[in-house]
Amino acid sequence: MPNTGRVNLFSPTTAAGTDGLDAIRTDPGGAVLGFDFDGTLAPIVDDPAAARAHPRAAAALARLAPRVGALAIITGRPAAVAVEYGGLDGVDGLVVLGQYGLERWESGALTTPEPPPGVAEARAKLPEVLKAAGAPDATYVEDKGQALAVHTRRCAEPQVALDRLRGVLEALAERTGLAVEPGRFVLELRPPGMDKGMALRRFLDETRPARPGGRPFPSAVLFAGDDLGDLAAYDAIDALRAEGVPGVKVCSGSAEVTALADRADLVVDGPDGVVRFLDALTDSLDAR
Ligand SMILES: O=P(O)(O)OC[C@H]1O[C@H](O[C@H]2O[C@H](CO)[C@@H](O)[C@H](O)[C@H]2O)[C@H](O)[C@@H](O)[C@@H]1O
Repeated sequence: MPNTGRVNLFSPTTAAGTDGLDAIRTDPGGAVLGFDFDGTLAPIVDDPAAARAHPRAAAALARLAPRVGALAIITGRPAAVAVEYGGLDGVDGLVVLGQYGLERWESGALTTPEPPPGVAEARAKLPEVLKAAGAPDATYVEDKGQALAVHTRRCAEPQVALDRLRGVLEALAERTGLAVEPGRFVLELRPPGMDKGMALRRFLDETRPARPGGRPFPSAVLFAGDDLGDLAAYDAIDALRAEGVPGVKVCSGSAEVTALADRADLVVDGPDGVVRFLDALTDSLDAR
């Protein structure tokens, strides 16, 4: 059933979500929590380069981090950009998986693969493709090294502009061996073969803390997101649940995207709601 309206921070609308939150609070040391960046920790703004995390996000993450098994940001941004825009370098133990999981940042060290040749080819062809398609002047290309994001938010009619460009960008992606990732008034050309669900699963595999008394790991998994690229992480949570791992899907709600709210266990009110959720979760762990 679709989730509508606001819910209390600890009142998931699904039984599975209630079980997932209970499992986090019962055994937080085994819990793994993942958060998207734009739209979840950072309010959406017109200029992608002007995005910054909610003023209390880094502090809320820093409070929560030592109380749980592992904490990750899983974002379409380059990892170093999310760290900078989020002020995340002071969050001890935080891992940032950037470019949908292709990059990993941890304790100031960044691992990033060579971009596939298709990215350079797409970069060279994109200006003429956009011009031929009649892209409005306000169309903005964000070059992320591993990917190219074509934004229409600043166009007079962002959805009309996006719809106009979809076909030519799909054709360019096919010619260059890239995938099209749709998002909030953006279409990204990026390397295929990785998504936020795969990134989350790999992060779980790579994070195997020694646990006293053979306690299970992960004890529970939570992911919070706002956009279509986050649905792959929701899929991963659903699959983990089917394997017996409690999970929670949190949606940072907006009027712009409804697809996540329809599948979430808990919908909060944008990045402000996410930060309040983080604080409430930490408070509840301290109150145990
Ligand atoms: O995975 P995320 O952390 O959610 O990143 C997804 C994309 O987010 C950014 O674009 C979005 O946020 C911008 C700033 O608020 C906004 O102007 C734009 O309309 C949104 O689509 C970012 O620019 C992309 O590189 C990310 O992949």
